[in-house]
Amino acid sequence: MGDKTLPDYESENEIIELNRVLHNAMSQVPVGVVVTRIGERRVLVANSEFHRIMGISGSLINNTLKDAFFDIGGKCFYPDSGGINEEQFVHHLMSRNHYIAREYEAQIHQPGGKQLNVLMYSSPVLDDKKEAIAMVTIVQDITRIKQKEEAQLRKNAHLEYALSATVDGLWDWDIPEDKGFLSPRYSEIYGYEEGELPGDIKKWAQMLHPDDKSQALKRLVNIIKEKKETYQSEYRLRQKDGNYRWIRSRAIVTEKDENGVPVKMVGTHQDITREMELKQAQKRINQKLAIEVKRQTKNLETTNQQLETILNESSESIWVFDGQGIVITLNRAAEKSIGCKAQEMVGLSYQILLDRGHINESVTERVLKEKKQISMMQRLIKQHRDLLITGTPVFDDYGQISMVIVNERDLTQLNHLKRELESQRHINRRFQDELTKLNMMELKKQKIIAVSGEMREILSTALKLSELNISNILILGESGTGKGLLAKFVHNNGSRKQNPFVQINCAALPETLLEAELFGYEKGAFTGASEKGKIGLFEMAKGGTLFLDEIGELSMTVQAKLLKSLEDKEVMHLGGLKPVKIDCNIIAATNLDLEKAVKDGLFRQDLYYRLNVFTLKIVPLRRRPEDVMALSRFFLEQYNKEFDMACTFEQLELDKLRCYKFPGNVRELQNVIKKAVVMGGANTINELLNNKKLLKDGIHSPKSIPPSQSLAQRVMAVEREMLLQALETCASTRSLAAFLKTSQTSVVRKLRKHGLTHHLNRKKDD
Ligand SMILES: Nc1ncnc2c1ncn2[C@@H]1O[C@H](COP(=O)(O)OP(=O)(O)OP(=O)(O)O)[C@@H](O)[C@H]1O
Repeated sequence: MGDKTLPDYESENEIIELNRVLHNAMSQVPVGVVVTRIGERRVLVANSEFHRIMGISGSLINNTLKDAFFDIGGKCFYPDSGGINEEQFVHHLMSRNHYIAREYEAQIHQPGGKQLNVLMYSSPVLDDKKEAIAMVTIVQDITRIKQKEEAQLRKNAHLEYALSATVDGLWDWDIPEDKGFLSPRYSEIYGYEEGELPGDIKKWAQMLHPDDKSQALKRLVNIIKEKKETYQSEYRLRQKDGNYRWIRSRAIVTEKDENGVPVKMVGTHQDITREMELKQAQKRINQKLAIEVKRQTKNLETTNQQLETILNESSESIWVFDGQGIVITLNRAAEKSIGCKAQEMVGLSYQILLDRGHINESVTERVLKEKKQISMMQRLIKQHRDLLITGTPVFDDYGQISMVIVNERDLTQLNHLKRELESQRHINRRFQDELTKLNMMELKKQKIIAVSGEMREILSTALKLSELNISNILILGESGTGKGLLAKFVHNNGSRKQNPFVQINCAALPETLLEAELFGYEKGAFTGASEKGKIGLFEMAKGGTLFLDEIGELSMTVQAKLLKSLEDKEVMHLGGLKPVKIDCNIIAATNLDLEKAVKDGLFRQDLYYRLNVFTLKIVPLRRRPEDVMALSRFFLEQYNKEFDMACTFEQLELDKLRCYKFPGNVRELQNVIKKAVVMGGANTINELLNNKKLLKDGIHSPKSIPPSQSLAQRVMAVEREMLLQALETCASTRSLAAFLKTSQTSVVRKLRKHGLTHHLNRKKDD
């Protein structure tokens, strides 16, 4: 302040007036004003705002500055000049030499406890000599401004915190300047340090995936061109390590220029890589699913077509109803049967079929009511046809009927089929008869003569047993009736005919030898046994038939062993330890009355029962005279051929033969014919039949023996001749013994001595 600011006022009144004006002026300014005298440091003047700021109601006039500021005005006063204390401050401020104007920010702690922020401006008042005589201090209450500033700071701090906490990257962009702010999270998404990424559009464009670039740039340009408010796009941005991340970028325009062109934008980058990966995986799954669905649909279509074809090609009428009895479909046969097209029927209820008089009773109705399959007769009224009709319910997962399938069989057709079947059966019977005839013809080929009913029946039974592959058969019959022949016949007509037929005459061998033959033996099993051992006949007959002739002659020991073998289906070699499995059918034969033999204790009952399950009993020739003529012709032909002869029967002889009850057995008849043929046909059969002597002579007359031989040789020759002659009529050692009036043991011994044992077996083969 200089001269101009303090004019000279002459009168006291003027000074008073001036003082009042100054006071008024000071009281009206919106800042606190205080003037203090330098030196005494007393307050000269302070306006009301200063009082308000300081929180003082009484007058401050004549108080010292110290009082005013520190004792009266507040307890603490800290100038922002850097921590000087109150004494230093006052000294600093009030020193006469110190008259530089200064500005401070400070805090006022009012006596009531209220706290204010103030901006203080202190300036010295200089006298004419430029010495400071007073100090003017202007104090402005800036508490509210300060509060606002602090609030803004806090807000900024929150924003910063929010920015760092959000998972999305934030950006703002000054479009004309091409400058952007990128949040730390933004940089982090792409693997950059905070501040490492520049916020310009060029860098962003460089980071765009080549496939997404044109699209993303186009959208951004459109915002500006089309003056849009918002923006959203999805694209890939390259990370620092070269990998790409999928981003969903959203932005809003925050500022536009006077032409409405966007100049500022803020937005977010949301990392949607995981979401996109899931989306793509989902897409792949969906694509696969779509392919699978397409395939299944195609399959279903094919299946449907197939089902439709099956349905339509079926000769039976088929109807399908739903759970309410409404027609879903029907096949062609059903269309034909009812005389209506499927499209006329589909959607109709069974009730309408009844009402329209197509049918007299509905199986569907009954199936829906009774919930089970039902078959019944139904009359097609209009067609006058009777049908056998079956309704079948189809249940869903809840046990409710979802469909009823009805199929109809036209009984007219069934009857037709029945008739056809009948005629087919008739044809079959004829074929069977033909077959039997053929079989009989086959029998003839096998040289079994069977003209009599008895013999034919036996053969027929034998044939059945062969076909059934019965494993045990017993053949009974007198000696020479054809038991051996029948056994072969059974074998040759069975499934085992390709396999061996092994036979043994049980009467021809002594017990031990028979055992060895039947069951086989191990080496050294007994004296005279073969070095290597031998397999038994049971094993030799593997897969075929073992014929045990003269079974009634078996000793009790062998019977027991035989029974065990039959039951266990295995044999034990003599001297052996391990049983051997057997697989052959057994045919046993005897001319003995086995039942009597059982009673007499000569034959085991259990073996008898075992053998007697299937029995063929051959009737003696004398009880079937019809066969005599046929057999005679058969043998005549056979021996004519064998001896190159041409013997014939005369008609008279044939008549005789037809009813001739030949007293002997077949073998004897065979021998008679043989002798007649051998004798050159000089005698007719008639003579033979009447001349028993020939028969006897034929058998008994020994051939002439040369007289040069010794007695022993001649005895041997006679013995051999007699055995040979006896062998022609006898097939067992027992019958030989009876014929030659000697013991059975002697016969066996003599047959062996002359090497004729095999004759017994050979006779079987004749
Ligand atoms: N029906 C027949 N047709 C043709 N030949 C037969 C007939 N019956 C028996 N023969 C013949 O009679 C002979 C005796 O038959 P076979 O040896 O089979 O009788 P067998 O009952 O076993 O006698 P044996 O009880 O003495 O052992 C054989 O040459 C056989 O060919």
